[in-house]
Amino acid sequence: MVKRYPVYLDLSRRTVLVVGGGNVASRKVPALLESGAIVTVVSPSLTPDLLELARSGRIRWVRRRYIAGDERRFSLVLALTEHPDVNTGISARSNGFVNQATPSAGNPVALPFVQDHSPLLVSVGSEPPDPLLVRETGEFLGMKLREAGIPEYAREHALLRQILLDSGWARPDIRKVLETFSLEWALRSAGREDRLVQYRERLGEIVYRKLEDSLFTP
Ligand SMILES: C[C@@]1(CC(=O)O)c2cc3[nH]c(cc4nc(cc5[nH]c(cc(n2)[C@H]1CCC(=O)O)[C@@](C)(CC(=O)O)[C@@H]5CCC(=O)O)C(CC(=O)O)=C4CCC(=O)O)c(CCC(=O)O)c3CC(=O)O
Ligand SMILES: NC(=O)C1=CN([C@@H]2O[C@H](COP(=O)(O)OP(=O)(O)OC[C@H]3O[C@@H](n4cnc5c(N)ncnc54)[C@H](O)[C@@H]3O)[C@@H](O)[C@H]2O)C=CC1
Repeated sequence: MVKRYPVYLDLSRRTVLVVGGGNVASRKVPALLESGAIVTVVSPSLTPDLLELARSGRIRWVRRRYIAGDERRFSLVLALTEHPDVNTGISARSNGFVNQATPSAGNPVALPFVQDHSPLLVSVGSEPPDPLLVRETGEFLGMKLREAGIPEYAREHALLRQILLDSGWARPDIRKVLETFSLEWALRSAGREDRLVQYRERLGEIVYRKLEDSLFTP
């Protein structure tokens, strides 16, 4: 079995074609819009949610069935009709990547389960694809991350990193600080504050001094 290649796409200002305007499209289109995509839906009908998006101009609706060639010039195509032959036909004709909603061994793009714990994105996929398994596993992981306070840790981590980048620090120094920060966090959450002092001395003394200098010197 060929292993899949996981990827995060920046879809801002990219054109995305969605063929079929049913329940699956209703679930996937909002995430595409949040990613900044310019979405066109080709479908004879739309769900009420999609109709609302079309009326308010957030998606373009082409009110007809798919015609061979529609997929040309789009960065990404989602083939979400209830007809497996229509969906696989779109994949076969496209030069790019097509996500198919209907069961198919050769689905070129499988969308993962996603939970937003900004700045962390928890995503889970499986090979072969198994939507219920990835959903269960993703929800379990999300719960464990919240229990362990990882999203808060991640926000502090990201903030510290940004401050150091903005202060013009070199990457190797930033790495040292962040490693020390993560170690501190691990020790604190393991209730080992006693070890913190030692570790700060061993790993962070110089880096901390430099950090204080750059943050507190006018
Ligand atoms: C291959 C893949 C292709 C793709 O769509 O990208 C695919 C395919 C199929 N899904 C089916 C069913 C359902 N899928 C969901 C939900 C999700 N499905 C997602 C991914 C994927 N689904 C890709 C695999 C990823 C992987 O496993 O690695 C998630 C993770 C992401 C997303 O789609 O946004 C999203 C999580 C929801 C969340 O975020 O909560 C629900 C609803 C639910 O779980 O509540 C149902 C039950 C609906 C019902 O029962 O009606 C069927 C059977 C259809 C049939 O039998 O006709 C097929 C076809 C098949 O299995 O071949
Ligand atoms: N990937 C996933 O997460 C899931 C996949 N599925 C699969 O996806 C398929 C679609 O599911 P739903 O969205 O619930 O179905 P649905 O019946 O709600 O929507 C299908 C849409 O496709 C449109 N359509 C049909 N033929 C078309 C054509 N030739 N050109 C353009 N548009 C066309 C219909 O007008 C309708 O808007 C299901 O048949 C099922 O096999 C189902 C549940 C979840």
